[in-house]
Amino acid sequence: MLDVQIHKQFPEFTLDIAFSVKPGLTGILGPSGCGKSLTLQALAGVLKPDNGKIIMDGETWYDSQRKIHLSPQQRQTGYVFQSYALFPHLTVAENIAYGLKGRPREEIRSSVSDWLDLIKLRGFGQRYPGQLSGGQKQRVALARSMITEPKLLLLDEPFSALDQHIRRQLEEDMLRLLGEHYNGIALLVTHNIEEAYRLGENGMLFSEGKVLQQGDRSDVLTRPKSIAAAEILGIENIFPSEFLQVEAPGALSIGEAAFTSPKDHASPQGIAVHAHHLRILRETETNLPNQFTATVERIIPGVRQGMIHVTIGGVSWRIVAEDTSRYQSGDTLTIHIPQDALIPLAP
Ligand SMILES: Nc1ncnc2c1ncn2[C@@H]1O[C@H](COP(=O)(O)OP(=O)(O)OP(=O)(O)O)[C@@H](O)[C@H]1O
Repeated sequence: MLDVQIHKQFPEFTLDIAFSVKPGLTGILGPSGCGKSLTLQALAGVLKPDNGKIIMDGETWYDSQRKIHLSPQQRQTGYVFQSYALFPHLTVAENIAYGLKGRPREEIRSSVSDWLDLIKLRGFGQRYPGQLSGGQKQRVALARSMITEPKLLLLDEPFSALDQHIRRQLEEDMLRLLGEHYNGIALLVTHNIEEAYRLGENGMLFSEGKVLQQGDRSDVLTRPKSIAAAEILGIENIFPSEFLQVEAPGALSIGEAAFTSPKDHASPQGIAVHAHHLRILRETETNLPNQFTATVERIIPGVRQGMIHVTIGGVSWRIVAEDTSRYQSGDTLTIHIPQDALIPLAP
């Protein structure tokens, strides 16, 4: 278990972070400049907070009151960055072995050989980082950080410099390596919600130096609790309070469209609805609750799926559609919005 509560004041930014995470991988999402990298730096011990605590498995890494601040070497975290922070003048094998200094020679040789196999780079041990592709460099960086069996693995956008195909491959390799060879806590900073979902059992949302929401990935990454969280997740339909009229428990209007909503919604300050939860009905399907007439405003085609902008009850909505070529602006559609798709938000 990692318990973090840290505060650091910069001239123009306040970092005020508190969270607890369990072993396994937690994906951290948040807009640019919200304090994700600073948080990882504080955990690694390269940035000293002004006050707070960092407790890893009962061991105090930082405690401002007790004046404890373990050095990066004492914490022995693994750290993988977006840019390949390998030592260019060391071979791949020497890079991987870096954290094992002082161990018996034979143990180092055999451990490095195992890791070269695990990252599918057998035969590459004597090459230099400059002779590797981006994906290969990141696999070496991962091996270098995991070989010491750190309690905490910090992954700061490790895929972002890679193209789509290599990125998916490296993600799969990382899932396999973490699943089979790692029992500690891993924190993965990413801008990609799908990546956070695929890789992490848990999720955390950061905004303006604070943790907005944390917990199980399907709650955090699909059921935001606030408007700010819904925006970070890129939920396509977000309606703040000025669009809403809550008539009674289980009945609310968005614009002029009257919805049946879950009865336990305690007067929401906003509503979010994923665009893929709206369904375009065929003519034969009728009389469902929360069924509305919509007018198509705009069509944005896509490779796998496109987006249709429609007006429902005087308000603009977005709908995911597999085949946008079937629609054109001005069309009238019948749309079903299941009541469970309405996510209540705090401000
Ligand atoms: N050493 C520093 N001194 C002062 N301000 C800093 C320092 N390092 C970062 N900041 C500021 O703190 C804020 C958070 O930075 P941080 O690098 O943690 O963002 P981030 O969430 O990792 O962003 P990105 O996703 O763009 O990498 C930014 O506004 C940044 O300009």
